[in-house]
Amino acid sequence: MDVETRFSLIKRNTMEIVTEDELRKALEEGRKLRGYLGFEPSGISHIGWLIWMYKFKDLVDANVEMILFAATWHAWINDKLGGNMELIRAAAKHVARVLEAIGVNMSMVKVVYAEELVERVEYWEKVIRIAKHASLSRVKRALTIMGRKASEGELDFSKLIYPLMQVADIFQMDLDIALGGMDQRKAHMLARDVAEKLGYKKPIAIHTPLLPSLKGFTRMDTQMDIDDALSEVKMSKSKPEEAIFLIDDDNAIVKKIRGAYCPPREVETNPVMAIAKHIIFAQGKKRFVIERKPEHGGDIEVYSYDELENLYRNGSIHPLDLKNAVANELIKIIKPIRNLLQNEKDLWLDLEVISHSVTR
Ligand SMILES: Nc1ncnc2c1ncn2[C@@H]1O[C@H](COP(=O)(O)OP(=O)(O)OP(=O)(O)O)[C@@H](O)[C@H]1O
Ligand SMILES: N[C@@H](Cc1ccc(O)cc1)C(=O)O
Repeated sequence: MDVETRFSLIKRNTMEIVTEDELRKALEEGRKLRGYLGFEPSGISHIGWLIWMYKFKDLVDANVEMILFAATWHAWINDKLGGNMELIRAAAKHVARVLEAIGVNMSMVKVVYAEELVERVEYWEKVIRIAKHASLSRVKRALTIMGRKASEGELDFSKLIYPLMQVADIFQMDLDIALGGMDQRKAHMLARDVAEKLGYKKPIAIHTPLLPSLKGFTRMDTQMDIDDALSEVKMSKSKPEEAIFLIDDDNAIVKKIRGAYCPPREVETNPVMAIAKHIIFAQGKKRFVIERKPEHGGDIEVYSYDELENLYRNGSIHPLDLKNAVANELIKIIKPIRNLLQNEKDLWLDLEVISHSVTR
């Protein structure tokens, strides 16, 4: 694969790359690049996570050495799964299996648990060094990376150590690329700012879009601080009725999509259109059929998200027909993932316990 092909594969369906020039240069140098995605093992994966998972796959396919980082200590600090470390560790296991199910070549991926990092003294040295270069107000503002507001930093002091740890993770693993949803931006920017001062590699940050919850959002919400607004409206496992999980059965998927916010002709605030854009068409063009009775105009076939968006905006597609088509496609995507997880008895039992133990 030449540099341009690798670059466009990495770039597709991202919100931003900080910076594109740095990425292109790094690819041109021809050395092996190492990237990572960190997640809190704190519940069952939902379809919002598919967005970074597809990007993870693109990076592996573009020959980047990817690490899947299970941020167990971070989830514990963030009060996930009632602070039960055993459950947190168990919740990490299924994520690698989901990546496998969507076609990631896992023999090329390294899975690292936070335990491996925190047992080393140099890790804590990095945390302190980073703290020396970050003001308290900047660390507080960065709490959105853990789905909290700046004011929640007072809950207990460990919460303020979390952003410093996330930056230390990047340096400790000597990464060239940090991947995450847009809500992870503040950690990556802090890492970039302190890297030079501390003599570490300045990571290239790749940010993917955030999928809104099925409830959608009104334009009013966007009056808030942008990072607070994003974390408020994003699909989240702590709001199970507004999320679709990768273990949901076909009926649950149809029921949830049927109940989703889906204003006619409106695209920006519409979670059903967001699913079409960021999940169904994430990997490029494909055949997408909107089935309709002949008396309603008959079936419509589109091959790209842009075609779908044009038709929806001009009122050619009714919200219910869109919902049915999106539900059908989601079922096709989720079924093989669910089957793979269900076939592993112990894993499936753990997932059932975990889904009842989500605390936030
Ligand atoms: N709704 C979403 N859409 C797209 N990406 C998401 C969404 N929610 C989380 N992510 C991304 O998933 C990765 C792992 O996030 P994390 O482990 O913190 O999940 P989370 O933010 O706690 O999710 P949740 O809100 O579901 O508990 C991050 O890079 C984050 O940006
Ligand atoms: N802050 C991330 C999880 C994470 C933790 C540590 C990391 O190094 C990376 C990512 C999230 O909530 O989504």
